This record gives sequence, structure tokens and C-alpha cells, in this order.
Amino acid sequence: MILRVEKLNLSFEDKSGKRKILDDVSLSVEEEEIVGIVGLSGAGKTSLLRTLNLLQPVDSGSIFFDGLDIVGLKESEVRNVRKKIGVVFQSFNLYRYRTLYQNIAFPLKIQGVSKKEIEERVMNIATELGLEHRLRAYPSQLSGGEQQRAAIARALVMDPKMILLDEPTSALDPKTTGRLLDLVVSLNEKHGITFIVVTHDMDVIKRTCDRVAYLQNGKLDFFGPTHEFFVKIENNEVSDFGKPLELEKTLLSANKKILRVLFWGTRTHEPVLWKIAKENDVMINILYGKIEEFKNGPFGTLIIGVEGEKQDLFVEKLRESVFFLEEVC
Ligand SMILES: Nc1ncnc2c1ncn2[C@@H]1O[C@H](COP(=O)(O)OP(=O)(O)OP(=O)(O)O)[C@@H](O)[C@H]1O
Repeated sequence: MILRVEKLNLSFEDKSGKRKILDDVSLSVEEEEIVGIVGLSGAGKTSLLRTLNLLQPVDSGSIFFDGLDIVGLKESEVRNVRKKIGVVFQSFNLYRYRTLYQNIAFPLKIQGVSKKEIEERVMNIATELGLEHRLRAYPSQLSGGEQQRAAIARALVMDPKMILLDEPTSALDPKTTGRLLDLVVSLNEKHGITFIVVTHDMDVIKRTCDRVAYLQNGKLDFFGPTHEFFVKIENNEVSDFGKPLELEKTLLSANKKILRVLFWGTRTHEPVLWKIAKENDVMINILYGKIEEFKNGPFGTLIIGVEGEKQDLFVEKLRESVFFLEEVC
């Protein structure tokens, strides 16, 4: 385990008085995991991320990073911890009057690393991130995707154990987003870096995250595997990520029973549905279907209509074989 947060509490004082922003938040992150933090705007996601890098002092609670409780450390010790935790802010925070090379080199320079080693490390990272041809450019001359990668390169150059990303795709188009997500997964797999990602973008969660933390009004409402989080969404237990597919009234009236079925992992590729329908002599009608590639396996959603005398038995058997089944009507 690389990170363990225990009973973290944070409040801010403004004109209307003291407001609780994080309420007894506890969670743990394994080494080499990618964890997403999601929730409505104002739920406390960025505040949580800032506490993890000690940019935000907390009221109470502990943060164990790499075995050490980092809450309440002296300034000199904080600097040592920050070397191991990279942060990429939503606004990138690149130095405007420094070239890309100087931006990436900056953290090494203030650590007193030799010029030769800086050159080597910056070149290696710039090449890995496809930025080697842009090293002389200033931030304003870089595209949004390049600026994002520059900010990641600057975090990466310190050889961190964990990187915190705040809304990494909010300024990117879909193609650049795809490239960035591939990069995060490859850095995670190749360098074993743990990532914690604050996002509103469900593609980020699906494609990169092993587990999801869902914050609601500063409380941790859910923390578990990505596919289980999407079941929560399908179940309408979280209100901010859109409703599951709305079914047309005409479709509903045309079938006796409508089921929403979720498959996860290798089961997604098995002909479970056809087999159980055949065994129970029911007719099925597929109204909607999709399979998405999540980081930890394929995730299938099916909406089916069922007709036949043994439809109740069919539902019972199918429920045993799939990840989630709900009778829509
Ligand atoms: N320095 C501060 N002083 C006072 N209130 C603050 C401060 N920073 C954040 N807040 C408040 O704390 C709450 C949580 O903010 P935070 O930025 O953590 O939410 P969030 O979930 O990241 O939201 P978003 O998705 O909109 O970025 C908000 O109501 C915000 O106004």
C-alpha cells in the first residue's frame, strides 16, 4: 500500500461561517494503482488532492504515504515527500517565460542536480512523451495536449512514486484525450507510478482507473472497483453522471419483460444469454447493447425484452450468470 488516508477532516471559514469540505474521509491506494476521484462540482475533490500533496493543511486525520504519516511534517521533510509525489494542475502551471526544456529541468535544477544529468533526464522524458522536438518552445507556443504532457514531464523528471492529476482532460479534444489516457496507462505500467486522478470525464475513469472514489458533500460515498461504480450509475444511485439509457415507451409495451443486464470481464464474451434462453425456451429481443473496454476488463450493457412461459426461470438463471441484472419492467 502506498497511501492510506484516515479520517481526514477539512473545513473552510467564509462569511457564512465554518463549512465542512472533507468529512471523515478514509481510503487506501495500492502501489501501481490508478484511482479516480469523482463527484459533483464542489464535492471536495480538488481539496482532497491538495491535502495529499500537503498543499492544504487539514483539521484532523492522517495521511500515510509510503509508510510515513505526512500530516504535520516540518517544512524540510515536506520537501522530501513532495519529491515523491508529482502534481499536474488543471491549469498546468508552466513557467511562461521559460522554454519547455527549462520548465522540465526546473525541479532538478533547484535540487542541485548536475547539468549533464539534467540534460540526460530531460531528454529521456521528453522523448518518451513525444516532446523532444518542442524543447525550445515557450508554453504559449505549445498546443493544449503538449502543455499537458509538458506538465506531466515536469512531474515525471523527479522520478515520483505517485502523480496527482487534476482534471487532466478538461482542456483537450477527444483525440488528444485518448492519447493522454494511453500515456497515463503506459507510465503506470512501465514505471509503476501510482496515479490519483480527479475528473468529471467518465472516459478517464473507464479507460484508466482500477478503482473509483465517489465524494458527495465531502463524504466518501463509494470506493471500489471501476465496474462496480458503473453499476451504481446504472442503478441511479449517483445522480450526477447522467441517467442510464431511457427506454422508449413503445419498446416497453411491445415486450412482456424488460431486463437491464451488465456483464463484466471474460463473461462478456460468452454466449450466456443465448444458452439460458434456449434452455428455458424463451424468446429474447435485444433492444440495446454495447461493450466498453475498461482498464480492468470489458464491460457489457444489454437491454433485452423477454417473452415465454418460463421467463421467470430464465431471469433467475441469468441473474446467477451475469454481473448485474435488473428488471426494468
Ligand atoms: N481556499 C478555500 N477557501 C474557502 N473555500 C474553499 C477553498 N477552496 C475550496 N473551497 C470550497 O470548498 C468546496 C470544495 O471545493 P473543491 O474545489 O475541492 O471541489 P471540487 O469537487 O474539486 O469541485 P469542481 O469539480 O468544481 O472542481 C467548494 O465549495 C469550494 O468553494
